[in-house]
Amino acid sequence: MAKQPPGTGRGMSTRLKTAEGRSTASQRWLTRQLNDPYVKAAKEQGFRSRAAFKLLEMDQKLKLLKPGMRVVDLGAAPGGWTQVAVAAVGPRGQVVGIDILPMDPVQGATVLQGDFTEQEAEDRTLEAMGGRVDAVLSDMAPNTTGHQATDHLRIMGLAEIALDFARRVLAPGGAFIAKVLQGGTEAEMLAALKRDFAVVRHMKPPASRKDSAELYVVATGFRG
Ligand SMILES: C[S@@+](CC[C@H](N)C(=O)[O-])C[C@H]1O[C@@H](n2cnc3c(N)ncnc32)[C@H](O)[C@@H]1O
Repeated sequence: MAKQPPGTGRGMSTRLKTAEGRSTASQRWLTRQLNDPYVKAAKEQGFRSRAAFKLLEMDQKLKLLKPGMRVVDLGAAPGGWTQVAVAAVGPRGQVVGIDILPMDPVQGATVLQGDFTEQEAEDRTLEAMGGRVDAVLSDMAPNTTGHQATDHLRIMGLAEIALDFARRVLAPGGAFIAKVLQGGTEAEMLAALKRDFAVVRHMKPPASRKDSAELYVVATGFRG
């Protein structure tokens, strides 16, 4: 079983600076990577991304993924969530991951490349699944523009597309997890979720950076 990385804030930390003592954006990024226990743990445990721990932590808390389940992973690259899903559903289960970016194969999963805002990508995902699914996961996030309102709209747009898809393909009792932004889910989306699912929660797993506005909506018990 995957191990949780130890807490932050202990031990030695590295800080990269220019000769003048300031740090550039890329140095700050690299500093954060070097000091991030989740980056280290992902490398040690063979996960392709630190993001894998976000799904692991949510799943450990809610026990969402079970052996034999059929799972779709939207915005799957580089593949951390796909790896976690494959391990959880086991050989009797099925996992299809799709991303707009190319992604290396993950053993035990079907990996597709496509823009999920386009119907064709959705059709190919459905074809690969071959029927109804038990969980739709979406960690989709567009490249940030730096303009807060635009970024908010774009990420929520992807979450809505994921929810539309989930409502069409989930089997009764199915689960939906999607990345949203703090401030929670828009009223209209929340109303749709509450109508179609027995339980709707928001979660900020410990692996999600505190300074990020990212949050996950977790809806279970699809009414079908
Ligand atoms: C935070 S990353 C996902 C990380 C992944 N869950 C993991 O564990 O490795 C977000 C992903 O969403 C993908 N994405 C963004 N827009 C998309 C779209 N329209 N269709 C498919 N994937 C998209 C990005 O290419 C990116 O790989």
